[in-house]
Amino acid sequence: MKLMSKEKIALFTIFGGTGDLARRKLYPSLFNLYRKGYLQDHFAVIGTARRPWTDEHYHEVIADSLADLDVDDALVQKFASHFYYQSHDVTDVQHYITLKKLSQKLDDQYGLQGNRIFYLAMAPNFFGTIASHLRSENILTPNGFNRVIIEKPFGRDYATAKELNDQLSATFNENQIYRIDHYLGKEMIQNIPAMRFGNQILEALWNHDYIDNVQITLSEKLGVEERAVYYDNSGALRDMVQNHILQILSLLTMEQPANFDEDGVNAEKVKVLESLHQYTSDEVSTNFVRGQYGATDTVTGYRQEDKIEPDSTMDSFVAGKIMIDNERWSGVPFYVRTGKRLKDKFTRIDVVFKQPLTNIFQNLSAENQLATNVLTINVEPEAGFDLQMTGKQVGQGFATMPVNLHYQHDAQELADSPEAYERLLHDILNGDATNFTHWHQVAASWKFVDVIQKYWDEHQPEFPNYAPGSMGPQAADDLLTRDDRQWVYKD
Ligand SMILES: NC(=O)C1=CN([C@@H]2O[C@H](COP(=O)(O)OP(=O)(O)OC[C@H]3O[C@@H](n4cnc5c(N)ncnc54)[C@H](OP(=O)(O)O)[C@@H]3O)[C@@H](O)[C@H]2O)C=CC1
Ligand SMILES: O=C1O[C@H](COP(=O)(O)O)[C@@H](O)[C@H](O)[C@H]1O
Repeated sequence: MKLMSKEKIALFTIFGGTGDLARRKLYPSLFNLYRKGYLQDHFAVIGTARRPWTDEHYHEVIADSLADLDVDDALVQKFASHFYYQSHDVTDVQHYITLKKLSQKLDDQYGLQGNRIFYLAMAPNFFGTIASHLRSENILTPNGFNRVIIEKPFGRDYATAKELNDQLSATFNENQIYRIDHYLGKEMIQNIPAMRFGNQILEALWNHDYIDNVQITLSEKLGVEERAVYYDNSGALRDMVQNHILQILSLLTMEQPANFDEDGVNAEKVKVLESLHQYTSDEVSTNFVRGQYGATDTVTGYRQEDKIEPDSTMDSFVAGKIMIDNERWSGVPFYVRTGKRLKDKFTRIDVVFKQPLTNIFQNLSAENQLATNVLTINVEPEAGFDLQMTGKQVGQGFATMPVNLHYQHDAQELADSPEAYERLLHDILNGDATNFTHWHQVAASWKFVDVIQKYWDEHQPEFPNYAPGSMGPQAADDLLTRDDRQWVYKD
């Protein structure tokens, strides 16, 4: 019996081939796909940007980008030999004529069967121009597949996202567009559907009868770093909530898809995102909190960061309470928070279950409290989950105590787990868009976020309002205390 090869065949064209994303994420991910055999002899990469590099210099850059990996030099050289550099400005039509010739040459040389993947790793204002030139200059092929990968941000609000989508749709069908949200490539985020729909003991309780509240925390220790210009025009709400947090929320709350595939998952995510309770302006002020970090002796404040406006009112922190207007989630708050310069770098989801209606052990001792059942999904840096339960203390008599069921991927599993971009590039080679954001999800997310942003734009904040190393402003805690709740993870 002949074994099916796992090799995938494609020409990648990376717009922004000299940029930070390409060097830090894309080249190492492509290399990992190569050393695992998903890419072999039949692939080539054209890197393109304005600076005048030679192929030789490009190969050195590729090798440098792999320096952190423990790899054999000969293999790196063999891998790098598949890379070609073309210097040009994407706004210049001549660029595409040269690109077309090079693409055809490489297609013949490597036997690429007309399969093309265009990665737009550039500022979003170029996406529309690139897409329209790819069509007008006939760079798309009639014989193989044509797929385009779009980086974030996908617009700044619903209107700009729609404009961008219309531009892309003039060249590509929805099933050719892969909108990247790298959180959807993370191991434990992909684990959410498995945990929910693979375990009746969870899914049976996964509703407002048993769940009290859900908390999603995406906490970052670093500040804006080298992306200050982008960040000061975006802020935490647009940078993290519109995409990553609402995507995670949709996986946690969607109904069971008819099939676990692109169409099934997309249909259910869209439904739940379209059911997010839309706040009025007044409700925004009570349900969403923004923050900006100040300075300490050792940490630069947001407004003092390089390339940040000294009077910037941009949010480097956001916390909010999200409600879903459907039967399953009626009355269940989803508390979310994310920010820069917080206490630590981690991502976790806490699902807090309701208490039993009575505590039959309390008559034995007032100390016999029942632990709150909390399912914590540890996304990063640890990957796994904890379930807090009530148990009996060992020994004579009867006393209760909280016990923790803990599962964590071990070091080998973590090492074997592909990095998010590697996983998502593999999906794209397979033509599987299950872990990508479809247009109607983007549209619903922006419509929800736009209301909050509009209120914020109309009201001046008092910034800075949180200290680096904390978990954000006091108001983020008050959001829960007001509801007689608290964050499961506290500083
Ligand atoms: N870096 C990251 O960690 C992340 C980035 N992203 C997104 O990825 C995209 C790229 O980000 P990043 O790599 O950081 O950005 P960089 O600024 O590092 O790279 C931009 C790239 O675009 C090229 N470029 C700029 N103008 C032109 C032009 N007119 N014609 C041709 N090439 C041009 C630059 O090269 P040259 O100057 O030589 O022309 C460079 O290769 C953005 O959409 C960003 O939001 C998303 C998540 C994380
Ligand atoms: O998309 C983004 O994500 C990163 C955080 O990603 P992580 O995988 O390190 O958790 C964030 O720093 C950046 O501002 C944002 O654009």
